[in-house]
Amino acid sequence: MVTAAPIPDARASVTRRSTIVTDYLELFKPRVTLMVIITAAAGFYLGSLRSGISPLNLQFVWAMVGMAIVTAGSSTLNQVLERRTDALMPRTQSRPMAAKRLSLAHGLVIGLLCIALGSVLLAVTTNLITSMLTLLTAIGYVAIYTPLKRMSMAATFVGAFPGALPPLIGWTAARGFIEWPAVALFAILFVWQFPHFEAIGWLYRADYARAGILVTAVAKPDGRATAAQALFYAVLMIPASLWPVWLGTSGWAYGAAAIILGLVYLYTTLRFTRITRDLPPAESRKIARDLLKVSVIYLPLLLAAMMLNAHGRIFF
Ligand code: HEM
Ligand SMILES: CC(C)=CCC/C(C)=C/CC/C(C)=C/COP(=O)(O)OP(=O)(O)O
Repeated sequence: MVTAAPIPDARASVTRRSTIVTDYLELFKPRVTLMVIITAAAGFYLGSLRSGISPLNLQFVWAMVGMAIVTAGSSTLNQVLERRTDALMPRTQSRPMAAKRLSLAHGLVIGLLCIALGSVLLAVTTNLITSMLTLLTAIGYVAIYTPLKRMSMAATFVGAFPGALPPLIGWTAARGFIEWPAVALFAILFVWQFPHFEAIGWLYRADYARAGILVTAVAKPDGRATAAQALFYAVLMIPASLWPVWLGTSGWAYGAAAIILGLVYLYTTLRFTRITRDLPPAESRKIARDLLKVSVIYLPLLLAAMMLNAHGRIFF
């Protein structure tokens, strides 16, 4: 007679097994990279339509592939630099660099190779400004934001610059230069990040404290500053998301969608401000987790609405 292995153990052994493929995937932070590419694609799409060109062309594919490779390389170097602090936090301790499954040289070579390869690809297939801006974004994220995380609470604000550049770069990939609609897309992404990150900072404040990473939720444990920052930017999100209507980049149907989505983001952030009350830890975590979830659903929906109603047209 064959006895089945207990299910929880079997699951644990499956989740713990790492291969070079799963390690590379983890290095490349696929969910963040995908979101970066979604925002860049929105910029490219809107820029192409501005030129009266169909966005569905080979140029689009090359630009997205180049940016994805540089983003993956940047995430790799971020994990190379943070291998010691990542090892101190439950959320990140099983990452390949932190867990020492990959050597320092291995991570460095993969990261630098991806950044170089992606930047050259963009210079050859897209244009020089797109290649340079992508490289600058990678430098801002890896060489400025990442080391700053252990030095100053300003790191989040600084990190919001590289975080917001991808849709502007998508626009330059299509148009060849920076214009106001690209700046509006940058502003939207810039503002969006604060409720997103304040929720994460609160959720993982114990991790960040252990690793010596300076986030608002660690410096001000009563949650008031965390809640205030998230709320300030969630309110700002509504006018920022309406800027493309004013510029004529998208129409009023998008404007209505942006207001509704903005109110949902604001409502979820308002609920998040309850962290300042003496809530049971599980409830406090839940409202922070809800804000994180809403942030990652809000952004693609907003951009999809903007694209569907681009320059006042309605696409079905
Ligand atoms: C200052 C800026 C930002 C910081 C500090 C930050 C930090 C983080 C952290 C620590 C996580 C992991 C949360 C977890 O494991 O539960 C995360 C998740 C995520 N971030 Fe950000 N982020 C920032 C900006 C961005 C930007 C610009 C994008 C893309 C456009 C982005 C997209 C995502 C996505 C898609 C997830 C995955 C959420 C999930 O797993 O459900 N983030 N972010
Ligand atoms: C086009 C291009 C080169 C884009 C690169 C910029 C990029 C990946 C921005 C992501 C936004 C960001 C600052 C995340 C910070 O997470 P974190 O690194 O603090 O998260 P962690 O704690 O999970 O490591």
